[in-house]
Amino acid sequence: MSLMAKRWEELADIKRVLARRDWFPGTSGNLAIKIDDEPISFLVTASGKDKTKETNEDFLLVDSKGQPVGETHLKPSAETLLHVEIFNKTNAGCSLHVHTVDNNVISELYGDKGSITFKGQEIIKAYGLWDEDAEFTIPIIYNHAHIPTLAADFAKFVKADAGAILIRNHGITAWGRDALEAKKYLEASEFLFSYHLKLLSFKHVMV
Ligand SMILES: CSCCC(=O)C(=O)COP(=O)(O)O
Ligand SMILES: [Zn+2]
Repeated sequence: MSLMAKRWEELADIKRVLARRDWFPGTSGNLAIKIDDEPISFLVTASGKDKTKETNEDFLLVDSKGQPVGETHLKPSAETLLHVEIFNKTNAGCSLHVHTVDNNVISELYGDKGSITFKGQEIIKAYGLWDEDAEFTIPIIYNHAHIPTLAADFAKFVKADAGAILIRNHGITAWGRDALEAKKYLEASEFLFSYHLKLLSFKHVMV
């Protein structure tokens, strides 16, 4: 099996799992996986499609600027430039973007602060943080409609080979050195968002 076919399958597997969780409402979300380093190329989801459906036109190959490689009628994700920043600035191999109600609510609650920090939770180990007092901070950026502006803002917080960034009232992008790590970062973040919101709602009822 070619590297491209292997990576296609990896991304398709993730897409299938996330779709079963309803993490692609209303055609939202986009996924990317690196194919080559020099020059950079990666597979990205085609724009505007129902990501719960599986077809052989789900992904297309793009270059380091997010432009399609070769002739295609497919359009790369409207948010390809965010994945471009990740692959150009780090050694990440996979980048995942989803819209969930939980990540949108958290981004609105903490948007003015510019970030949310989690600590004292076992699942923080999913971020590779094993100390008892470890903290994980997720930046929250403004949802610029102009994607190059959004990507430039986003890029300021892309500093490591794995990470996560919330876009206010939009969604989360999580990335990692490979598909497993990106998925782990995404799932840990969504777990923490859900836990945090549930805790807040119980506290509200109890006081
Ligand atoms: C209906 S969602 C609006 C666009 C978006 O935020 C998204 O994640 C999906 O865009 P794409 O071009 O990747 O389909
Ligand atoms: Zn989006």
